[in-house]
Amino acid sequence: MNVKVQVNKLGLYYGDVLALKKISIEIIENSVLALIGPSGCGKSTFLKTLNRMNDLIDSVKIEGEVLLDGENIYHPNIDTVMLRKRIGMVFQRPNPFPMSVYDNIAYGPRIHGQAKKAVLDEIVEKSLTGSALWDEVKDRLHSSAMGLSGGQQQRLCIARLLAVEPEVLLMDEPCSALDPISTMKIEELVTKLKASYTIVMVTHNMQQAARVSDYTGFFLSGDLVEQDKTDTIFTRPQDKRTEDYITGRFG
Ligand SMILES: Nc1ncnc2c1ncn2[C@@H]1O[C@H](COP(=O)(O)OP(=O)(O)OP(=O)(O)O)[C@@H](O)[C@H]1O
Repeated sequence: MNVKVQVNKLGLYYGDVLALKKISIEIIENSVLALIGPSGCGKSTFLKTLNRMNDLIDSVKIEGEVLLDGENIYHPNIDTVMLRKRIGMVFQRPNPFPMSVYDNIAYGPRIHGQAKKAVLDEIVEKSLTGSALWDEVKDRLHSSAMGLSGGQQQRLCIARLLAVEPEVLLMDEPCSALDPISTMKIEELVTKLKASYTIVMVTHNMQQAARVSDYTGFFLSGDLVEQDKTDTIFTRPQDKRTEDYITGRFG
């Protein structure tokens, strides 16, 4: 088991407010880590620290380190554009660009300098196949992505990430805006993708965490209270607060 991302005593302030308290966790390569916890406990904030999305907020101050393959992503020499290519993110609501399916996928490779049509064609097909969307859109590649269903749009957003060959996928409640069938497709996809990628997923859905993840971390008020194999968290949690939360007695 290889550690892909190692987080050491990561603290984050929004202004004077401490939102993450010395979080330490190892994220194992080719696994799915689910992050659970009540609203406002810091899950999304933590997820965004993994590819420095919080840097975009002025008031944010970060302490500690995040090592990607042993290298601190907060080192001043790190190129954040390259970092976000290696660690991509999918959001709660699918956010396709208002352009064709094809151009959505080709966008990232073009930005990174790929201009050859034959290569882009190949990337588009491979990425859409990888996100289990190819069969549904192969005849409408040049139609607007805005015409796809919500579930298809979310898989398009995943394909858009795959097109730039990331290593880690961050997913912030990727199914929260989707119906049960689209949710099932995304869950199947996540299970398939972990063979090639390392995945960190925030979810409010306990069953989803139990179904798709290998490891689970429970957050509460900016603390990572407990982290372990998902089976262990759901059957033998060590901390009473974790048990209360997963059994619905929280609060
Ligand atoms: N840009 C921001 N500026 C100031 N405070 C923020 C900002 N973003 C989040 N916070 C605060 O940080 C804390 C953690 O928020 P965060 O969104 O990470 O929680 P969460 O666990 O992902 O919640 P949810 O499950 O509701 O999405 C909250 O108290 C929130 O109000």
